[in-house]
Formats: sequence, C-alpha cells, structure tokens
Amino acid sequence: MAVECRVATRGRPMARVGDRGVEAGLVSVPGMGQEGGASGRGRCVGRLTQAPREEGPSSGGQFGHPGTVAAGPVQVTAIQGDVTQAHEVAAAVAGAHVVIHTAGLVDVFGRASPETIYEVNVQGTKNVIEACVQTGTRFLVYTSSMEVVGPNIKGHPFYRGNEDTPYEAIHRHPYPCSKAQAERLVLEANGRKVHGGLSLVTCALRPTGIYGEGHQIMRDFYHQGLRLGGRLFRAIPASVEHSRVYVGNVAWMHVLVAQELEQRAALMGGQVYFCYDESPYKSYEDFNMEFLGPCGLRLVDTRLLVPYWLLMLLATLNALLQWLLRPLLLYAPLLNPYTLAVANTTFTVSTNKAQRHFGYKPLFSWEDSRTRTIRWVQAVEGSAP
Ligand SMILES: NC(=O)c1ccc[n+]([C@@H]2O[C@H](COP(=O)([O-])OP(=O)(O)OC[C@H]3O[C@@H](n4cnc5c(N)ncnc54)[C@H](O)[C@@H]3O)[C@@H](O)[C@H]2O)c1
Ligand SMILES: CC(C)CCC[C@@H](C)[C@H]1CC[C@H]2[C@@H]3[C@H](O)C=C4C[C@@H](O)CC[C@]4(C)[C@H]3CC[C@]12C
Repeated sequence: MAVECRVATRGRPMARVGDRGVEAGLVSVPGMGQEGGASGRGRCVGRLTQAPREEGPSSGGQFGHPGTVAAGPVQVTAIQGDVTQAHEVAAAVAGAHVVIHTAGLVDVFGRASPETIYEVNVQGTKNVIEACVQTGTRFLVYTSSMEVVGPNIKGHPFYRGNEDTPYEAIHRHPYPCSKAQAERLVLEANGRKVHGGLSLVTCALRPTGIYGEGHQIMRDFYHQGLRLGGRLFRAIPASVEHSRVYVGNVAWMHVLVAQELEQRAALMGGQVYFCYDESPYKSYEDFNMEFLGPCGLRLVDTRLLVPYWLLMLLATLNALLQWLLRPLLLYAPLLNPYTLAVANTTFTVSTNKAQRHFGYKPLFSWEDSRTRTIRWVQAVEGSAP
C-alpha cells in the first residue's frame, strides 16, 4: 500500500512517506513555517483518512473538494485552526482515531514572546489532550524535541545517550521549557478515560535537529555563504558533535507510531522515543557542509580568529540589541547566547528503542537523505533569501 502523508517541518517542507498506511489521524500541516512570522496563531491541522479504494494511487495528490487531497489510498483534509482555541481543536479532532500533534511554535531566536510560546506549545497541547478526552479519541502521538532533555544550561555534553541516560535536564529558555511541560502533560494523560470509557494511550517522539527539504536555517546559511563569496566561517569546534535526523524519517516514525499504538498500547503507552536515523554525528556546521559543500560553499577555519569569548560577546550584544530595538523593530539574528550554547554543546543520541518497540527502520538511508537535501539546496540556488 502506498501512502503519501504530509507533515509540518521547518519552513514548510512536505515529506513523502511511503509503503505502509495509517488508518486515520490528525496532524499539523504546514501553514506558517518559520518564514510566516512568529505569532503562532491561526494555523492548520490536517486529517488523514482512508480514501475510497477506487481512487487508486495518485501521483502527488489532486484536490478533491477544497482542502482535501487524495494521495494514494489516503485522503488528507486540511482544516485551518488555532491550537490555542479549544473549540477549534475539538472540532478538528472529533471522530479521529489517532491524533498526531506536531503543531508548535519553534522559536529560539526571540521572535515571539515567551507568553506566546507557552500559549501555543503548552496551552495548545492541553487543548489537544482535552479534545481527545471529550471526543473519545484514544491515541495521541506528540512531537516533542531533544530539547526537553538538553543541552542543559550547564552545557553538559550528552554523548551517544538514549532515552534512559541520566542527564540533568534544566532549562531557562521558553522554547525547551514549553516543550518539556507539554511533553509531561501528554505522558501524564496516558491512561486517562476518554469519552466512551476507554483509556487514552499517548507517547512522545523527540526529534534531534531536523534537516531536509525546506530547512529554513540551511537556506539562510546557504544565502549567507553566497553573499560571502562562497565561504562560511567556522565558529564552533569540529569536535562538538550533534545528532541530526532527516525530515522524511521523522515523518515515517510518526506514521509507524500512529499505526502501532493500538496493537502495542501496553508497551508504548506513556513512552518517549528519540527520532534517529543513519545520519552521521558531526558538528552542526560540518553537517550542514554535507549539503552546502556540493552546492559550491566551503567552510573556512577561523577558530583562531574568532575565539569563543568573542562569539559569546557578540551573542550577548545581539541579545542586548534585540531588547533595545524591540519597541522599534524585530532584530532576531541566528546568534544569541542560547543558540551559541546549543551549537557549542555535544548532543548525540544512540538508541534502538523505536526499533525494539515498534519495528522502526529509517525509510530513507543517509545517502537518500543527503541526495534529496542537496537537490533541494540546488533548487533554492538563485531564489531570493
Ligand atoms: N525543526 C526541528 O529541528 C525540530 C526538532 C525537534 C522537534 N521539533 C518539533 O517539531 C514540530 C514541528 O516543528 P517544525 O520545525 O516543523 O516547525 P514549523 O514552524 O515548520 O512547523 C510548526 C507548525 O505548527 C503550526 N502552528 C504554529 N502555531 C500554531 C497554532 N497556534 N495553531 C495551529 N498550528 C500552529 C505552523 O503553522 C507550522 O505548520 C514542533 O512541535 C517542534 O517543536 C522540531
Ligand atoms: C553559533 C552559530 C555560528 C551557529 C548557530 C547555529 C544555531 C542557530 C543552531 C545550532 C543547533 C540548532 C538547534 C538544534 O539543531 C536542535 C533544535 C531542536 C528543535 O526542537 C528546535 C530547533 C533547534 C533548537 C535548533 C535551532 C538552531 C540551532 C540552535
């Protein structure tokens, strides 16, 4: 059975997911993305339902009636709504068998206020849980983040860790704090009685840094490199390693969980799973060069020219400027004390929990993921930054 499912990721990419089906579900579909501003309001959710058999496979989806796309045996209906509005969420969730809650405000650059981040990520998640309870939906999959674990404010490395690795998860930044609170709410809701008397089964997926088609920050680095005459300047030592995961594999993991949660409720209910694949461990910048290198950029080693204390000073200056300029304009550069700390702290995951619990294997090999991402960067070439 071929299924095409669309999921929201940074900068509105659409990830194709193939081979196995999901019977019904509810996901966030791209509506805003990073470029769309950071208000976090009025976005989309989408419903996946089994399309009538006679429709047959479709080569990319045709609009049936407004907001509905038939993709193979799956029909995706887009319903625009705002997760902070409980009644809109309940209306979208009603009748769904599985809910995949990926909607969130991803902001580590200070574009949105902490209040808005909490409203979308925490209150929005409460609304999704309550909607499941009220409407009798029994299965809920939450897109959490590696950031609920770390890196922590002490900058402790998390090296080849798994879901059971002890780590002091202490945060101050609104984004990881909100994701951690939301994840806790979802896991605590496991076992709650839903309308009709059955129990809710929940679990959370924790992607590491997602890359792939539509990755806005990759696009920003690419355009910056072009502006600098084909060069990017290394800021972080190559020895600081990060785990990254391809968007299509993140999507695939969500589909598998949605499929398997009912059959394996006792094992999977209340569990967390890191999202992982075969992407190599590398520093953030070296990893990006896997795609930007073949597109003509090179990474110039300037470690001696730009020492860490200078980067920290620049990051602090950026934060100060952001605060000073806020009444006049939004100044939100990539470099701030938080992003510098994340970029400069090793966070690598080594686990097979998803494979053990629900048979996950990456759908896209590292080679496929790399090729697809390079092709996308090449297509971005020449487009306006
Ligand atoms: N990008 C990453 O590296 C990464 C890593 C780990 C986890 N995540 C998580 O994955 C999920 C998707 O993130 P992304 O990177 O694709 O970001 P994204 O900004 O591309 O997608 C977020 C989606 O949420 C929707 N949304 C925002 N506010 C909403 C609201 N009030 N109501 C309804 N929908 C709303 C947006 O329209 C967008 O489609 C988020 O929950 C994020 O925390 C992302
Ligand atoms: C120091 C500068 C030269 C480089 C700045 C890079 C910085 C913007 C990058 C580095 C690491 C990135 C984060 C990491 O990949 C994981 C996540 C988790 C996810 O839930 C949200 C996005 C986030 C925080 C990435 C944001 C961009 C970061 C900080």
